[in-house]
Amino acid sequence: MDTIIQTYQLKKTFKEVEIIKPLDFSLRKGEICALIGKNGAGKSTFFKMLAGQLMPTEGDIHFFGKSGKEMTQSRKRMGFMIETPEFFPDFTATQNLEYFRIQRGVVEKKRIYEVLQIVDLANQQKKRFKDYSMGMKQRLGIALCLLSSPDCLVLDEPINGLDAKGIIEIRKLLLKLNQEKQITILVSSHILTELQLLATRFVFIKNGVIVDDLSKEDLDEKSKKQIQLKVDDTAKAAQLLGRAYNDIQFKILPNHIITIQNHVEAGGEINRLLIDNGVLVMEFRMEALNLEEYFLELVEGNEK
Ligand SMILES: Nc1ncnc2c1ncn2[C@@H]1O[C@H](COP(=O)(O)OP(=O)(O)OP(=O)(O)O)[C@@H](O)[C@H]1O
Repeated sequence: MDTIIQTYQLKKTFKEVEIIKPLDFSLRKGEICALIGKNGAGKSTFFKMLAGQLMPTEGDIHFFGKSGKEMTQSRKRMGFMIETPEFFPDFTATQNLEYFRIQRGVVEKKRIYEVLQIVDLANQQKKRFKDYSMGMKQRLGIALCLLSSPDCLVLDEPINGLDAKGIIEIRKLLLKLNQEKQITILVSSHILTELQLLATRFVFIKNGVIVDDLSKEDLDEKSKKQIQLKVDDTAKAAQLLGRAYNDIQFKILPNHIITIQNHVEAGGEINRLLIDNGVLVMEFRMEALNLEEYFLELVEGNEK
């Protein structure tokens, strides 16, 4: 599969604090990849390095397999929306896009109407920017990215602050760009469920480190089940679980309940392990895992 973005040990330090720890990341053609992390995880810093707005402290970025000067050239095939662009409040959508088109000097004038149609703003093009809803403003930002007909879009929190309608509109637009225009997309959010219906891949970032990288299928699988146990001695059960599976993820809840988020397929084995070692298992059941909880555990859970 073609690789659009590849980073090698990409690192960013601010005042001796490593905001992005050496990071290897690849984005493959056709993906809609969600970068998920809470505020301050390093998403914008990572995107700004990709966009050339911040110099990496160390490491390398390749676009379309090109490095160095050729990479800088290849960056032109990408569209970045890192912060909401500084549109003129009193200009209409067309006037704003015309301003940027001339400034960048890249495309024919008719492209403005094309991109407004793609983002479904063609019938609102005479409205002034300040009268647009948040969702319309974001779509105009995406229209600006599309002016140069990029092969890949990198969008930092495009649905942050939008209402449900706005979120659905952006989701529909990004799916259309991916499926009909074959545009590869890297998009960030601090809320997993916002991107759950959109992305084909989910990369979780915490303190500048990628802590998980899941396909949609993996995520659906993970979201399906967790084990819930009611035992007489949670401390002993926790000790036995930790010894038997060194990467086990579990939580101890009130009322003698333990929930286990991974090794779900080994449910029978876990049950036997506890019973054989003298823990009384009063209840054992598989239950659906709340995705939001999984995400919070992953990006906010205790440091290992
Ligand atoms: N120019 C800078 N100088 C010093 N620290 C910075 C600078 N830019 C970002 N940081 C710090 O780097 C960390 C990561 O910030 P970043 O904006 O990349 O996070 P984020 O995941 O995009 O979160 P958010 O959604 O809040 O923007 C934060 O602790 C932030 O304070």
